[in-house]
Amino acid sequence: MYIVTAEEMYEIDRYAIEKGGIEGKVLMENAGSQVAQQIIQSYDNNQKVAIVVGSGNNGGDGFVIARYLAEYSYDISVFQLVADHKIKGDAAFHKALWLNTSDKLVHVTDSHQLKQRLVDCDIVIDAILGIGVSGAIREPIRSMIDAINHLPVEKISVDIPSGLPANDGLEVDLAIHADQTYIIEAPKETAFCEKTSIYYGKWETVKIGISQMAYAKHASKQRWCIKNVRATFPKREKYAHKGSNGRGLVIGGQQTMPGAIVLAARAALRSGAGLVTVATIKENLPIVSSSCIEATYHLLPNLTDRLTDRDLEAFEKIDAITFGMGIGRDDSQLLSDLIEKLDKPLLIDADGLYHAKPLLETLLQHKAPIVVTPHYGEMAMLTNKTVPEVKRSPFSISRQFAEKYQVYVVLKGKHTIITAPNGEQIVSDQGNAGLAKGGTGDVLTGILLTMIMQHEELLPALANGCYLHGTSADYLVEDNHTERDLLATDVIEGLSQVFRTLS
Ligand SMILES: NC(=O)C1=CN([C@@H]2O[C@H](COP(=O)(O)OP(=O)(O)OC[C@H]3O[C@@H](n4cnc5c(N)ncnc54)[C@H](O)[C@@H]3O)[C@@H](O)[C@H]2O)[C@H](O)CC1
Ligand SMILES: [K+]
Repeated sequence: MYIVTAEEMYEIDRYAIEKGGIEGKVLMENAGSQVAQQIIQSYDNNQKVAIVVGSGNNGGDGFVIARYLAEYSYDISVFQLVADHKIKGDAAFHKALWLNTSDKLVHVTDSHQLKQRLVDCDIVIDAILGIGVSGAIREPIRSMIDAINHLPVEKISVDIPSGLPANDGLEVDLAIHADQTYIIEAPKETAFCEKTSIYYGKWETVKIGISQMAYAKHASKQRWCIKNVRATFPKREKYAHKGSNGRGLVIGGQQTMPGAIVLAARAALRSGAGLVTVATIKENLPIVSSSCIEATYHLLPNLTDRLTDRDLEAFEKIDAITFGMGIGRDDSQLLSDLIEKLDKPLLIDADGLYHAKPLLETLLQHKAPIVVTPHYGEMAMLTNKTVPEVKRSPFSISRQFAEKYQVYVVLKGKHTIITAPNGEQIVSDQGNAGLAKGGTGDVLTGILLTMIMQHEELLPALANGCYLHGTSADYLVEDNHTERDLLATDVIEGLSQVFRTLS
């Protein structure tokens, strides 16, 4: 499923009209009829329904919905919130069709009137503003949206809750707090941002006849689901040997944080890595090696000095490296050596990201791919922004960072956003609040390490890793765990259940 900005949706729309030959009126007919079908399936027709329409094509969809719901005997009234002359084009066409069969159109000019009109309704269908909204909401629409939000009715938004922008990056002024949103064709960016997703309520998409070709041409983001995973997941070779399944290196683990590397190493092995080597200090060896007996170990005298020739030689056969779990924030030369002296895919996580901050310009010199896996706080640190700023613009900030430093970014959150150096993005929205615990990030890193080694392309590799991690947590919470008791180690054990669903 593609995710779009408003500009991309308009391009896709234009493509469908110009290249696909479907008239705008037909797209609007399809949009309204599909939304109406969803409503018919979910809401009884003994309810009193108010459809509130604005001036644009979102309002046009509202007129089509009215026509279909009336056919199914819903008690419908349409409230037009703008002057007649503002309704033009396809919306005017569908308004005329509504008026051909019904006289239920009421003009409302202020919020007081609207409140009185809507007070005995059960459902309000919000077709006031769509993706064409720009700037702060103007009066009287502003007070009308506020009035609707205060009514104890079911609120169903068409395409997007009115007032909400489609794109990330804007402070939300005022928008309908929908219970349900029927999104036309493709979810917009704000459905996946922490500060704005709440406005959508539950949501689903309706298709209106636009071809996938239009999306392939104009959309740059996808929501990752099992279909994508099955299409891109590497098959395990029948005659595979441990060397052909990837040799991963996990570097990290201060004396006070040995658990992080255990989790990463075990997750990498459970995800199917052939060999995992853990490079850490000798004080950690007894605990780490007894917790992960399948890994091999490489002792570092400390986590601060440069890599020796002996280290570099030992790492020569490695296929990919992850650095940073439990590494601490003391000055260290390790990361700059990994960037300069080892030509291997490198994943930087946790405290490793603090070490990466002063080295960002040097990342461009690394010949193999670099992946950074920050959560929102770490992303704010890397980009000199505040956490609220990152939450407001997770797509744009990730893209700018990935393009500037030519790295892959996995911005971890409820909706994890994965960005390639060319700006292409994937959203992985599997997982649950049980993952909001120490250690789950280390598990993700281990899974990603293996995925990096086993896929040809990195973007699907990272997306598949996030899918495995989130879905493992989802299955565990469905079966024998809850969000409260789920632990990072459970997520590792849950991976086998996810793998079974992939073939
Ligand atoms: N392929 C599709 O996705 C289709 C979508 N459809 C629907 O069309 C809307 C987008 O229509 P558009 O006319 O471009 O925009 P709006 O409906 O959002 O209306 C814009 C209109 O609203 C007024 N306005 C803008 N900003 C403000 C503001 N800040 N305060 C007050 N008023 C504002 C202004 O008059 C603008 O002209 C999309 O969401 C779908 O619902 C089609 O049905 C078919 C294909
Ligand atoms: K709307």
